[in-house]
Amino acid sequence: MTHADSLLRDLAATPLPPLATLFDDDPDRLAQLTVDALGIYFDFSRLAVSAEILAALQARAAAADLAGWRARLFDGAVVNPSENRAATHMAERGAGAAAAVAAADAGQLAMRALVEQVRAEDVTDVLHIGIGGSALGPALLLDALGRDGDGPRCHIVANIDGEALARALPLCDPQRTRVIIVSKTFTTTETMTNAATVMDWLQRHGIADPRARTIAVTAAPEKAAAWGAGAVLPFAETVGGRYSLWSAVGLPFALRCGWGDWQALHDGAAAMDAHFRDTAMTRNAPVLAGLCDVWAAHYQGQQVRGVFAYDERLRMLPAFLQQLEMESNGKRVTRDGAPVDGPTAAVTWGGTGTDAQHAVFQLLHQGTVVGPVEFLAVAEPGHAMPATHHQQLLANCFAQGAALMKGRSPEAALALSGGNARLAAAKTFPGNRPSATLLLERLDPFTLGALLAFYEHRTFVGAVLLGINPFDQWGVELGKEMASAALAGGGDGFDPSTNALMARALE
Ligand SMILES: O=P(O)(O)OC[C@H]1O[C@H](O)[C@H](O)[C@@H](O)[C@@H]1O
Repeated sequence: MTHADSLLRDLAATPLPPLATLFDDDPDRLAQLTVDALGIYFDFSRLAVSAEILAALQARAAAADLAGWRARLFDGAVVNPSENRAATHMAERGAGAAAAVAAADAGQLAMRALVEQVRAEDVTDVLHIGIGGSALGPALLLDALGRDGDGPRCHIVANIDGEALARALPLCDPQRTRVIIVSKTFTTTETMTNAATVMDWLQRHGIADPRARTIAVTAAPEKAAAWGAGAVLPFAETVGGRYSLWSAVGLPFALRCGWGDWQALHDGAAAMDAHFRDTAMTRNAPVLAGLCDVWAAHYQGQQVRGVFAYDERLRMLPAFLQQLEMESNGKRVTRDGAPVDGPTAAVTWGGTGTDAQHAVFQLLHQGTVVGPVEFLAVAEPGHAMPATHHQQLLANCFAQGAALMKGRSPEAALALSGGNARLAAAKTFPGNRPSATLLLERLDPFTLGALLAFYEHRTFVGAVLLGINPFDQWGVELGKEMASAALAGGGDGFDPSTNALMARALE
């Protein structure tokens, strides 16, 4: 245990003054805990950290060699030891070792040619078949910025549940639909099964060689070629699925919105890469956010982190971040194989404001589960509806963070309750509940790129402090193996509960 680690444990065992007191006692607090960069105002000042805690977290980061690990990430050194790999997603936006950047550039060039070709063809719909990291990023991009795109409509099909295809296929004209099959491994059963079903559908509609009309996006191009894909856009094995939207995995967004928007998305991410690499640790948005994440989850034992986007365009962000944060940092051993010495990633959950206020915020304000809440808002509306919509939206967003912090004292509640103590108890808010707010000037491709790269780096910072590997995901494998065994008839490898379920409903 390092000195910084034991100091942080001591600090976590000591009650922190209320947030309001922290603001009163430190006139610099707002300036220290806010960062204005790349069109995003990051406000971490209502998180439950003091200047002393922050300094100890910075010392903890230094002891964990954050600067060294960051350099290793940028240099293309092995940062994923269990797979003996680098993590080169940043090469897709121009940062990293020369060989990785050159390979990514070649991939982008091939993608651009295909984008321009398909956008010039009479294609009305694109079916994007992929799951997990091969679906969530592109789905978020399309949902956020695709409404006004001038390219084909794009439909993302992920689930093996036939319902997903049953909904998507009727929306597509088989003669004028392009199919993209996205799978890093090109073996994922959901994706391969959905692809096969779509090939049958095309054939039934008179397309003689449907596979020749597909575009495969994969890190296993030889498998895609053997399968018979018409075109193959490869990306590097060192690009993890949940970090892959910058590669040709993001193809449907480029098809829908065009190469200019695709480039701007990358420019925003590249600008955030530079911010993460070059800005002092104390003014560095992903570093500050990652330190506060570790403080809450690891030291304070807060095992949930809520993300609420006060913008319909970002409604898919919680789902995207669930994979990014939980698949990256939901680990129980360090990169050296030792058990972790405390909690790692919190459970990421969330929703959209203001909807969520009317559904789950009761628990945030008065429930017994406490964890940091992150609000996102965009200053400029993305629509031309009457201005009152956006004003109300933003006012609600800012007020929720204020209310979480302020609360309502028992005395104030009693005054509101006509002296009825039982009612006053129900109307009391403990307050002092932590939140962060990210305020975007506008939601354009550049800012979205910067935002998503911010979350990637923040996740990396947390992993470095905890000593875990954020780039592998062995925890998803056992369930896949057992699903195959269940499909093959089970044998005697299952427990009585599973055997009974299979006997009831699995032929
Ligand atoms: O892109 P694929 O190889 O088809 O993998 C799709 C997804 O499935 C896996 O099970 C992993 O948990 C994800 O990280 C991955 O993104």
